[in-house]
Amino acid sequence: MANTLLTIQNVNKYYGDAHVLRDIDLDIQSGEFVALVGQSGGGKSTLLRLIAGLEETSTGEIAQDGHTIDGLNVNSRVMFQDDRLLPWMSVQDNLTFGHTSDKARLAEAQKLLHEVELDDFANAYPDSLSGGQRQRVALARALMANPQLLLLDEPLGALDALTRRKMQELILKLWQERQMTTILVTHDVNEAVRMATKIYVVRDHEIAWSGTNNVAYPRADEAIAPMAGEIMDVILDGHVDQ
Ligand SMILES: Nc1ncnc2c1ncn2[C@@H]1O[C@H](COP(=O)(O)OP(=O)(O)OP(=O)(O)O)[C@@H](O)[C@H]1O
Repeated sequence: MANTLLTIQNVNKYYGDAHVLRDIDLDIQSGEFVALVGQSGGGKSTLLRLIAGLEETSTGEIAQDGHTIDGLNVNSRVMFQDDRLLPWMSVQDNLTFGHTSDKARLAEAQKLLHEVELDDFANAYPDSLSGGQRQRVALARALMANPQLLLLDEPLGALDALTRRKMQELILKLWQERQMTTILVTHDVNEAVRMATKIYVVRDHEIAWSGTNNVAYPRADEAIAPMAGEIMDVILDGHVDQ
């Protein structure tokens, strides 16, 4: 039976007078692949930042594995749209943070670079890589130390369509192999339905809809179309057309 990893209870977030998250209540199970979708400004990234402990809730509580998140959530890693690689460090050093004499860390970095198909780029510098390669390095870096929770904040938004599809497949492969709980924020409804086992629509600062997707991977376009259509109705109209 699945265990609950993350409990989000009655969470509200204000920026001044702006109420950007209202009474969010949700449980995320261990090993789930969750997608948060919805119109821009709805509060998806804010929710992700609260889970990462990069910001504090105004009211309510978020707990991971029974522990309230208070300060940086050290059992999670975040990957953003911009890769945030350190330009003065090689790819390998970006993963090990320069601790190349730490044999275990170096071995983990090399293993991850192999998994993201960048074995030959360990000594390259970020500026010499393509956008897709840089995001693969960022993904490998996020997986160093095997985080319990992987938080993806629109990480594929700046990639071309083909590279984006390949990255989706790579993330799914690593998620399946490592069984890490993953939360993806995305504008792309098809991406959400293609990848996630559980999808939440954030609309007007609330959870407006949730659905479970148990279709086997890889998911063909025809297999994702019905749920994607339903979600688009919720995002645009706030209700499902009958
Ligand atoms: N640090 C901040 N200070 C003030 N307002 C903020 C701050 N961060 C976010 N907001 C506001 O909170 C609201 C929610 O923003 P958030 O980035 O969470 O939305 P989102 O659904 O992720 O949007 P997008 O898909 O465009 O990233 C927006 O109105 C935004 O302007």
